[in-house]
Amino acid sequence: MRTLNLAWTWRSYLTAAVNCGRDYSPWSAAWTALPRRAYCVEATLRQQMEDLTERERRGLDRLYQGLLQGQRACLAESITLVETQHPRKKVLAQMLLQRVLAYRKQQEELKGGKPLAFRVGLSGPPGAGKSSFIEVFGKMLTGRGHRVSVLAVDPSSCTSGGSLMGDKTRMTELSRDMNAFIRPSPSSGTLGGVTRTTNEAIVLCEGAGYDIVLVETVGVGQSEFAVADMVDMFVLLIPPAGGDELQGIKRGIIEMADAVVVTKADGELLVPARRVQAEYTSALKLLRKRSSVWNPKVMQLSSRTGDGVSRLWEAMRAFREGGLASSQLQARRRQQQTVWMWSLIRDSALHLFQEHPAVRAALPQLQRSVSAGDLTPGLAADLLLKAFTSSQ
Ligand SMILES: Nc1nc2c(ncn2[C@@H]2O[C@H](COP(=O)(O)OP(=O)(O)OP(=O)(O)O)[C@@H](O)[C@H]2O)c(=O)[nH]1
Repeated sequence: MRTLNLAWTWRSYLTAAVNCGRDYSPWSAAWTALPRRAYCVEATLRQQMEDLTERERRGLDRLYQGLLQGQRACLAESITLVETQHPRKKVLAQMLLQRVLAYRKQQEELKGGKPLAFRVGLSGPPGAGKSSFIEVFGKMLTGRGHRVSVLAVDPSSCTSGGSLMGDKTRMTELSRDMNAFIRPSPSSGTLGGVTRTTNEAIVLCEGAGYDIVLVETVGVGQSEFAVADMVDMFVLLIPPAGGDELQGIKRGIIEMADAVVVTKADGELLVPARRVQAEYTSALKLLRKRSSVWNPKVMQLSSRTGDGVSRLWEAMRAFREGGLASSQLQARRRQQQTVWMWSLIRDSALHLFQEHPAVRAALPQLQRSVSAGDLTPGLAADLLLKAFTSSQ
């Protein structure tokens, strides 16, 4: 039974959100020494709280308590809230997240600073066997007492509204498992937006007590890099068929992989699977090591027969234990938090810039001149930035 912090009030949310463990109450010494910027954080949070209507406050309380009790419906509703484009709901989503984040931090401190959940990214080309693997792997994990959530990042659903990862019902057995939670990719928005909401959905899943979070993506565009930046361990799934050397998998993404898994190693595909495994083993030897405590592994498995699935889990556990013992895993998470913040800033700054009336007015003419070769891109960019900054 998980400990529920039912006595948590909005006041403690505010304090926990800002304090990060120190006493910043207005009468404390730390408060007086607090930089002005931090005071603004407090003021902003206080203002947001005061602005809540009674209905909003009750709604957020219900979601928060339901989430902590591990109710799947509340988790689903909370993720929908962070995915919303509605400006008011966006504020509510951030308040909920801040509260869950503070709760998570408190729980982590009780566990000696150990992260509550293990985040694993799974990427691979369409048809690599990702969903079949997650089905078998997820069932194995829930069978061993874990609670597993599966989030998806599908870049095709962002650009075309179509879906590379398939609209078919995936992972049917796992989706019926009470200890599993499966969330498809948001079906609209930019990759940046989807990345943001997936990062936030991970926090919510952890708050809801899922100790293993799997983030699945298809190996297209930049989505793999985005997912590699939000997980503790990044695993590349490669099908044995194809024959082309390394099957055109981007070199950059192989460098990000903590493990490469050759799927469908059964029946007639066993021999090609061994060949692909050997190819990747040699390729990885040539790459720069990402960690001083871990050598990326190349393994093979079959979701059909189950061979190799628990071997992979043993390797994942070894990766996690090594990362925690050396503090590299915690360091990676800290760095990811900053990367995430900067990517949010980039997205918002670009949006502000593109929507600025002076930029919108000047853009079409300048863009035409640049494509016609009459104006250098550098000068056009300078003019647009000037239009933006001079009318702030
Ligand atoms: N022989 C064999 N076939 C497999 C195995 N795993 C998956 N397949 C087959 O490979 C095909 C693709 O599997 P999926 O699990 O749907 O692959 P995916 O990567 O999730 O594909 P998308 O949903 O398109 O992204 C299906 O026809 C599966 O039956 C396996 O372990 N062995």
